[in-house]
Amino acid sequence: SLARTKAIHSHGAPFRPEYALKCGLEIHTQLNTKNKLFSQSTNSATSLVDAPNHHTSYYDIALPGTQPVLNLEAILFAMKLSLALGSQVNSISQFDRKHYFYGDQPQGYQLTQHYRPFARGGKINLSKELDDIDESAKEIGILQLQIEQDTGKSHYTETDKDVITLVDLNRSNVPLIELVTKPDFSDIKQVRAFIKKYQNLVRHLHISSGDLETGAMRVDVNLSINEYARVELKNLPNTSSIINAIKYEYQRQVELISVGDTSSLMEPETRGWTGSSTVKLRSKETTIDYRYMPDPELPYINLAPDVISGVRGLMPQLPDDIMRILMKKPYQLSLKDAKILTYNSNQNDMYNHEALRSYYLDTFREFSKLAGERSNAKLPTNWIIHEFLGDLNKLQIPLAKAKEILPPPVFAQFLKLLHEEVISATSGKMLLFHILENFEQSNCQDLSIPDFSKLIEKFELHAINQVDPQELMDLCNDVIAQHTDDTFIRNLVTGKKKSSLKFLIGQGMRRSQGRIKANEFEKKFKEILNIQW
Ligand SMILES: Nc1ncnc2c1ncn2[C@@H]1O[C@H](COP(=O)(O)OP(=O)(O)OP(=O)(O)O)[C@@H](O)[C@H]1O
Ligand SMILES: [Mg+2]
Ligand SMILES: [Mg+2]
Repeated sequence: SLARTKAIHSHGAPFRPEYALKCGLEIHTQLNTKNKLFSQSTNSATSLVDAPNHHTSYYDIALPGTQPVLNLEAILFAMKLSLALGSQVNSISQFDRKHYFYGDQPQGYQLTQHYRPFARGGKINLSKELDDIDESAKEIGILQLQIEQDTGKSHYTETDKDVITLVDLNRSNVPLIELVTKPDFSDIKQVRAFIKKYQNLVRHLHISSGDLETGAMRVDVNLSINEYARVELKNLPNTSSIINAIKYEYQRQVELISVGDTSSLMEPETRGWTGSSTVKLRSKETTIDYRYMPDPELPYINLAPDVISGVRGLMPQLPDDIMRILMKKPYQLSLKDAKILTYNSNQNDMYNHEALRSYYLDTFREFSKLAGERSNAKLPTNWIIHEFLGDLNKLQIPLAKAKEILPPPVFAQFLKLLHEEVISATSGKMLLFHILENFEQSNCQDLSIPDFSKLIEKFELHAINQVDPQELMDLCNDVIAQHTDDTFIRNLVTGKKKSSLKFLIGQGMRRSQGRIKANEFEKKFKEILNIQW
């Protein structure tokens, strides 16, 4: 088996059409509600560093006699997610007890929605255009969404004599949504794209951090090949584990099938991921009987129709729609740039995608007003998404702060200077960086809006449209003097090497710090060297 492990890794995992892969996902997502699902404790999902058992109430630690009280914010969050996925929200849903015994589960059961889930149906559409999958479009259906409680956490520490289990109940009773997809995935790219998209959706809706690393989002993979029984893969802490576990398990099953050793694939089993291989955790015979039963203490969730339509009215525009708008006229962003404005890398991102997008859109609008309808759409894109964002990153200035000295109308003024070639791009970069650096050095205290014309004057940044002929001549001669190498100049004069001319022009522009444009240098160099081509 060790030999086989090695073979799988050295060969990677080629997918073979005669072994059709079928995958379905179960995704648990912690909701970042203020309080826990059935108690008033603060929700530890929203704070990362905490003393153990700090966010706990009598209910969370399951003291006898305590009773659950449903947190309505969790219902609101679940409803937003259901609507965003196009799922049918059930007007009546109910909580059931799922019984099993474990130290981090002091109630002896978990409250979940087994018989009557919160919502059914819905889908996520993947496309080649937006999600980098192989097919032009792929629909992943959703079976259901259910609300449930998270469990506590067990920590195992080894001493000289024993292994000690410590129980932390901060996570106990944190609200979760379990999303169950149909087994619609037929390759890994689709799985990767779905997880990304779903993760971005929960962040977009502000209902979860969506982070895999902290366990705020946890993915179980169900996988089968050619109608053999499904294997469920658990303990997949991040995207690469998910992908590698699928590759490994696919390859393992393909090898069993290809040698006719399929007895182990007749019954479903659950396997864990060790980091390099999957190992059997339990088979169907040892499946836990959870003895599901409706919780007798909690009433049904009975939603009035106007509640659902009311929440529908609160829904924000969804990421795919935003992406499509950004990629069309007048913005015409590339997929990559549109994603920068639509996808959050995480919730505490200094450059939160939403804030950046509205900054971009506002600036774009202001700039169009200043520069007219035929203004260059590339300017706001390049200068905000690339230059400005790059500067903020370098200087570690949060967007919210930078916005105070460069509000959209002011940034639009700056773009207009570039558009009208009052300053060159090189000068623009210097100017922008200077403004932000000064602001950062004043500890983000200097909230005065920059006076561009003063700064342009001060740093002599005016693009020289009326080039001083003497200065140009001197610069060109200087550059040539540094490259008097015979062949270099001869090649130039005979027109053998056009790239040499480009090189000289580049040198000249550098010396003039971009104030004199390339075509001026080109003319002058040709004139001095008597080049005709
Ligand atoms: N033949 C199959 N191949 C791959 N995946 C499958 C197949 N049949 C079902 N699935 C997937 O298995 C998952 C079943 O999840 P579900 O939550 O309904 O049940 P479960 O895994 O038995 O329960 P639990 O929540 O206790 O893990 C779904 O994601 C579904 O798409
Ligand atoms: Mg499940
Ligand atoms: Mg499962």
